[in-house]
Order: sequence, then C-alpha cells, then structure tokens
Amino acid sequence: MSDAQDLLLDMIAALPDPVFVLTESGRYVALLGGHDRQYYHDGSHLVDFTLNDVLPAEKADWFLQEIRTTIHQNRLRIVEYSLAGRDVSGLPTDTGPRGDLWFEGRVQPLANPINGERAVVWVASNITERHDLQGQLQTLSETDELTGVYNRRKLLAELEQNFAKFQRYHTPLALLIFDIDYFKLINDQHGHLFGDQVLRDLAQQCQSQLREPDTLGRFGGEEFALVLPNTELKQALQLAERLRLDCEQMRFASTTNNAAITISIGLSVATKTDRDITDLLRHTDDALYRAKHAGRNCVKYRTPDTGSPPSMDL
Ligand SMILES: Nc1nc2c(ncn2[C@@H]2O[C@H](COP(=O)(O)OP(=O)(O)OP(=O)(O)O)[C@@H](O)[C@H]2O)c(=O)[nH]1
Repeated sequence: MSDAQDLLLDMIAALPDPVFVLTESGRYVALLGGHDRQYYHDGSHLVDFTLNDVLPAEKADWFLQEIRTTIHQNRLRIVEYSLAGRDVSGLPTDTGPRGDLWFEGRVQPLANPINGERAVVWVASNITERHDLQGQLQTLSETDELTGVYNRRKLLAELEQNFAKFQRYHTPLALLIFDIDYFKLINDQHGHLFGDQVLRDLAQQCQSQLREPDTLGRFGGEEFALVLPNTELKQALQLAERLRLDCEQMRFASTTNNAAITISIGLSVATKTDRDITDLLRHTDDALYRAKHAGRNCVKYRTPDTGSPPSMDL
C-alpha cells in the first residue's frame, strides 16, 4: 500500500466523530471513525440497514426529513438532536455512553449518487455536556436565586409572549402583582434572614397552587407577579382572593421566630387599549397601589373596558 493510502486509512480510523454516509431512502452505506467509546457507541452493525430498521418511526422520519432537506437545498446544514443508545436497536449495551445524549449533526450532500441514490455525509458530534451546561445556564439566568421561582427577566419574557398571543388570537390574559404588607417590620422584628425565609416559603406555597400554564416570578424585593394565560377577570379575581386568604392563614416559623403576613394584590386583564405590556403593567401597578391605600390585605383590579364589574362569586 502506498504511503498516501496508509495516511488516508490512518486518518479515517482516527476521525474523532462518527461519520455516516446515508442515502436519500435512509440506508446506512458506511460508518467511519468515532471509536472513542466514552462518547460513541459502536454502530458498525448499522451498515446496510435503513433508519427505519433500527430507529423508532418518529426518529427515523426526522432523520429522513433532514437528509432530504439537505439534498434539496444542496448545502451544509447543522442540526441538533437527542438520541439515546436505547433508541438504536442492536447497539451494544455494555459499552458506550449512557442515558440521553445530544448530538450536533453536520450534514453535507455528496456530489455523486451511490447505487443510483442521492446521499449525504452526516458527522455526528456528541455535545451532551455542552447541551446540559447550556440548560443549567438558562435555568440560572431565569431563576430568582433566593426563592427559586422565575426572576423578573423571565417573567417579563413570559408576559411578552402571552401578550402577543392575546393580541393575535384574543385569548384572555390576566396579570396579578402582589406585595407583602409591612415587610420592613418583619425584617426589623425578626431579622433579614428570617425575612428571606418568609419570601422563600411564600413563593413555594404560591407556586404549589398554580396551574401548569401560570407563571410566578419575583419582581423584586417583596413583590411578586403572576402571569395567567387564558384567564378572564372573574377567574383571576377568584384566584387572587384565594391567594390572599392563603397568605393570611400561613404561619412562617423558624426555631426562634414566628410570624404571619398579609399581601396586597393588584390585578388587570389585558384589553384592546393596551399597546404593549408596559400599559398592562402600569394598570396592574395602579391597582396594587390602590390596594395598599385601601388599607392593604385586599385585592383591587382595573375596571374592565365595559365599565361593569364582573359578578363575583368568591
Ligand atoms: N429579607 C429580605 N428583605 C427584603 C428583600 N428585598 C427587599 N426587602 C425588604 O423589604 C422591605 C420593603 O419595605 P417597604 O418598601 O417600606 O414596604 P413594606 O414595609 O412592605 O410596606 P408596604 O409595602 O407599604 O406595605 C424593605 O425593608 C427591604 O429591605 C430580600 O431579598 N430579603
């Protein structure tokens, strides 16, 4: 064998990531490289099988679609996907990485057909660590460190998204902002650390009461907000009143301290006159301000555009 051929074989054997050659109909034509079993399973048995032979139907369809799109667009495409060893039938179970894995696929059309079929080269890089880290960073960037609920940034993003839906599809949207009454006194009487515990317990208690689409976030200090998609004023008022009563009945205790709190709540549903979330936030803040000035421990809401308050059945 010539030196050039030796070098080529050496290079192929040392390719860090597995390189698949796949035809338009989903047949594995070749598999090169990817021999490090810390990152990749041994997929050498796949050659001559099709995606549909070895993958669940939904995954096989996804890969086929990506292959066809790449061939159709005739350019390099980069895709991200999850695939566990258990998804691929016939993979050895005693070697290779465990659990759910994430891959970046670099998919490039081949210039010439193989056995009359168009084909692609698919380089699969295991990016599980990077993907998990990105997930952790995203969670951190969206979470309020003290209470574990969403932070202001994430809450505003949720509000923005739901407000866009309200504007497009007229799905009702309610916003509720609540603020602990006289919280300064809790800190002054029991200390800042106990105040922190009150904030944490309150947030967790509220979180446990919510429906799946509702979003609770800490707006700042002792102020929280709740985004309630698909919620009319009447339902939002019932929830607000229940929340207010729950807080009134909660007891916050540590080994040395014991306290009760109340909250004031401002509530507003999005209306056609709101140009953006700033308008909705302003109306909700106004309602909270009125609740504070009405003596606290109560719910105030923005009067609907119709002018008539909802019939309440709390
Ligand atoms: N323990 C603790 N206290 C906080 C935190 N953030 C804000 N606070 C306190 O919350 C208190 C808010 O005080 P004020 O704005 O005067 O409001 P308030 O005493 O709750 O009175 P009203 O809202 O008018 O009923 C201040 O004492 C802040 O120091 C926090 O993260 N932890």
